[in-house]
Amino acid sequence: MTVVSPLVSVQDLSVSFPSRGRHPAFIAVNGVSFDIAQGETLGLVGQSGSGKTTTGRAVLQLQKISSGSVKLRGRELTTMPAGELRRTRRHMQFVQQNPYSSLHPRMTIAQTLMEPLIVHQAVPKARYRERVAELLELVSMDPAVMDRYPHAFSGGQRQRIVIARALAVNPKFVVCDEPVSALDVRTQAQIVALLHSLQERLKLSYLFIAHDLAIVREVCHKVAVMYRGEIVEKGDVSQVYDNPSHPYTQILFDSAPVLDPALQRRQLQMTPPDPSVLVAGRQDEACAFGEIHAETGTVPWHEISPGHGVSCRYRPA
Ligand SMILES: Nc1ncnc2c1ncn2[C@@H]1O[C@H](COP(=O)(O)OP(=O)(O)OP(=O)(O)O)[C@@H](O)[C@H]1O
Repeated sequence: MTVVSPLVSVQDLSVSFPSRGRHPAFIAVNGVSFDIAQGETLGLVGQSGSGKTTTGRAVLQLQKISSGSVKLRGRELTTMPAGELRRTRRHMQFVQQNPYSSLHPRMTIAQTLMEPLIVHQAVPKARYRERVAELLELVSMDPAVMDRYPHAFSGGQRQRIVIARALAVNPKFVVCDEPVSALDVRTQAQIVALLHSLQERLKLSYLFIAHDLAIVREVCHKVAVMYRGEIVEKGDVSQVYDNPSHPYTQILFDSAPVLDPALQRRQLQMTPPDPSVLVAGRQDEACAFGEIHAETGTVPWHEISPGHGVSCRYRPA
């Protein structure tokens, strides 16, 4: 039998911040372990300060670790020489929470998207603008906007540009740190749907850090629950959500806003502000990632994939 090794493997990862003044050293991440297979999304949930972002940064080697192992395709990153690590960075990228602060206001979109191409010498110089156009198309934006500055774009469009920048050098692994929490609900659904379709097309693996438990259920295959720097529970999303075994997970889920069950059972009837809006919603046990039909205002059944989550991100008719 062939054993397929995970794309990302994290073992016993710990991060402490050194003591400062009268503050003692602080262990922010303590003995965290998880694997992420190719094409898989692991959700990382937990209350504020539980160590999610520090874990994500440590996995990407953007944060110094105290101990533990992080492997990408079986290669140890924590002891990798600096030059090799720099080259390996193209395979793992970061999408951060705030699309308003993660784009340089004085750089055009083309300059922003060219930056990783230059750093990693990913394509010949003559192909830079062509590649920028491809990237904008990849995130469903018009390449004609490439010479504009970030202020010309909405939060959702900026997050598309941030995602395009992360994908510029064809990574296989992306850490998404609260990628939709700064956006309004309708835009959140569009970005979630975009991340989902990019994953399918490019076979990406995500570490998806989020507060919103409904979104995690929608987009993740597996979930790990963090509490005070430790993973207290992990497993398939349905298993952890339906039968949380750790008391902290139960409290976390109990304190999440509960959707009206009657609303959950409704047909996916939409009143979209525009017919091309992408939605993610639930009908019985199914979750939709699709375009709303312009005339009927519903998501066609063939675009509804079973087995996902619980979120209702649409406006009922
Ligand atoms: N550079 C730092 N120096 C000292 N302590 C830090 C540093 N960065 C983070 N921490 C602390 O480590 C803990 C974990 O922070 P982290 O940002 O990883 O949590 P989080 O779960 O991502 O929280 P949030 O959901 O609010 O982003 C917090 O107590 C935080 O104050």
